[in-house]
Amino acid sequence: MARQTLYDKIWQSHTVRDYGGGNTLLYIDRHLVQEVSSPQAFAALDAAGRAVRRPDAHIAVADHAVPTKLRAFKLRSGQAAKQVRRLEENAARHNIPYIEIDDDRHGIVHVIGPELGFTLPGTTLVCGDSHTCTHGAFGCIAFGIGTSECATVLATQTLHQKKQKRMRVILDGGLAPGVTVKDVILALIAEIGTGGGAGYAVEFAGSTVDAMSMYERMTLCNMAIEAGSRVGLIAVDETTIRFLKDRPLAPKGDKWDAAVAAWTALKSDPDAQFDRQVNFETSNLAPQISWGTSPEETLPVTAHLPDPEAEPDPVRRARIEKSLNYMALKPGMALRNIPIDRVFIGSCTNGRIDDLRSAAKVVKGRKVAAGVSAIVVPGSAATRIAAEEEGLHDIFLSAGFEWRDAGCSMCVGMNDDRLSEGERCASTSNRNFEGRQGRGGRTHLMSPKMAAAAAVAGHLTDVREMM
Ligand SMILES: CC(C)[C@H](C(=O)O)[C@@H](O)C(=O)O
Ligand code: SF4
Repeated sequence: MARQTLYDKIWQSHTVRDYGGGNTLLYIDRHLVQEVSSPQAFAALDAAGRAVRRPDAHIAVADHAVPTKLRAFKLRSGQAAKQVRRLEENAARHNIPYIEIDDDRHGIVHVIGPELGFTLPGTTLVCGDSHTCTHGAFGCIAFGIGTSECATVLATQTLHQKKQKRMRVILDGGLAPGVTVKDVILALIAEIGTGGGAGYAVEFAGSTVDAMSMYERMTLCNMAIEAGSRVGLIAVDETTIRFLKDRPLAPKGDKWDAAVAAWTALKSDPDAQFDRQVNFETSNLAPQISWGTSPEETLPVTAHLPDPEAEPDPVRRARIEKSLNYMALKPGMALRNIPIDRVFIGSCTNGRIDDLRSAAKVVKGRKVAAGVSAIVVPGSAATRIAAEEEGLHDIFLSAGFEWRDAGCSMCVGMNDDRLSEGERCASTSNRNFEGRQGRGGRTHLMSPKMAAAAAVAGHLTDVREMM
C-alpha cells in the first residue's frame, strides 16, 4: 500500500488486532527494564501468578539509582543497594537477562540498547522510561510506558495502544561550527513548544539529519519527548547499518544480509501523508542554552533574558516571572555572563563517546574555573572504556573534572549526584524542571561543548570564542 509513513509501516506489521479508530493490540518485540519503574510491574506479575512470556525479549539493567563513584562500597547497603538487588532478584526469578553493575556492558538503558544491537530497525521497543524515544534513531517504534504496562508486556508481549498522528520535522541546512544537534533540538523545542509534538509520532528527516552520526540522531530522538512526542524516529540509511554491524545482538551472516535488505526498504513512501509538517532551517543556529524551568525556555547564547513586563499575555508573563524567580535571574540579563557552580556532562542525551570527544576538545589544555565542580559521567561502561582508550579521561582529569562510572547520575535527583539548594549547573541532560537535579537546584541545558566551555569560564559562555 502506497502513501504510508515509516511509522505506519512498523505499526501495521506489529498489529495483532485492530479495534478501529487507531486502537490496536500491538506486538512488542523488545523491552528494557530498569530498577525504578519495574518493581511494581514484577509485583503485579507475581500477584497474578503470571510468568514472563518471552524472557529473551527483555534486558534488565540498573541505571537511575546507581552510585557513580565508590560503587562497590556504596552498593553494600542502603537504598540504591536495595533497588539494585530487587531488580537482580526479579530478573533472576523470571530468567530475564540481567546486566551486572560491574559488567562492561552496563550503562543507561538508552545507551546500552543500541550498543548491544538489542535496538534494531523495524521493531517495537518499550521501556518504563519516557526517554525510550531515543531508540527511534534506529528506525523503530520506541516509546516509554507506565509500570502497569510493563507488567502487561512481561506477561503477554503485547500492549493496547492508540496510534499517534504523524508528524514530519525536516531539518535542513547543516550546522555552523560550534553548533551541535543538542542546539538544534533545543531551538526546535523553543520554537514549537513542549506541546508541539504532543499526540504525534515525529519522523525526523532532511539533509541535516542525513549528515548526522547515530550518536547525534540518538540525541535528537532522545528529546522528542521534551517536545511532547512519545515517539521520534529516523529512517535507516548507511549510517545506521554501519553502526549496527557486528553488534553482539545484531543478526549475523545470511540473517544480517536479509535484515539489511529489509531495513533499507523500510521508509516513508515519497507521497506519504503526514498530519503535520515542520520545516526547520539549522544553518543559522547559534549554540543554545535553557534559561528557565522548561526545555522550551531556551535562547541562543547571544541573547538576553526575557522581560515579563514586555509580555502582553498574562499567562505567559506569569510563567516567565516564575521561571526567572526560581532560577534567581533578572530580566534582560545577558545569558552568557551567568556564573555557575556545577557542570554535568553525561546522561542518555549526551553521555556517548562523541559527546565526550567534543567536550574534551574544548577542555584540552585548560582548567576548570576556581569554585566550579565538574563531573563527566559516561553513559555506559563501554563508553567509559572507549574514552579511556583514547585518553579522554586524562584530558578531563588534568583539567580538574571528576571522571565517574556510568549511570543516570546528575541528570535526575535519584542517586548521590545532586545539586544542593540554590546551586546552578551547566548540564548536558534533557530536563530542567524545578528540582530535577536536586531540590532547589537550577539547571541550564546545553551541548557538551557548551558545558565544557562553561566549566572553564566559570559562567555560561559561547564556545565559539574558545575554538
Ligand atoms: C525515572 C524514569 C521513569 C524517568 C522517565 O520516565 O523518564 C527518568 O528516566 C527521567 O528521565 O525523568
Ligand atoms: S539519563 Fe536522565 S533522562 Fe536518561 S533515563 Fe536516566 S534519568 Fe532519564
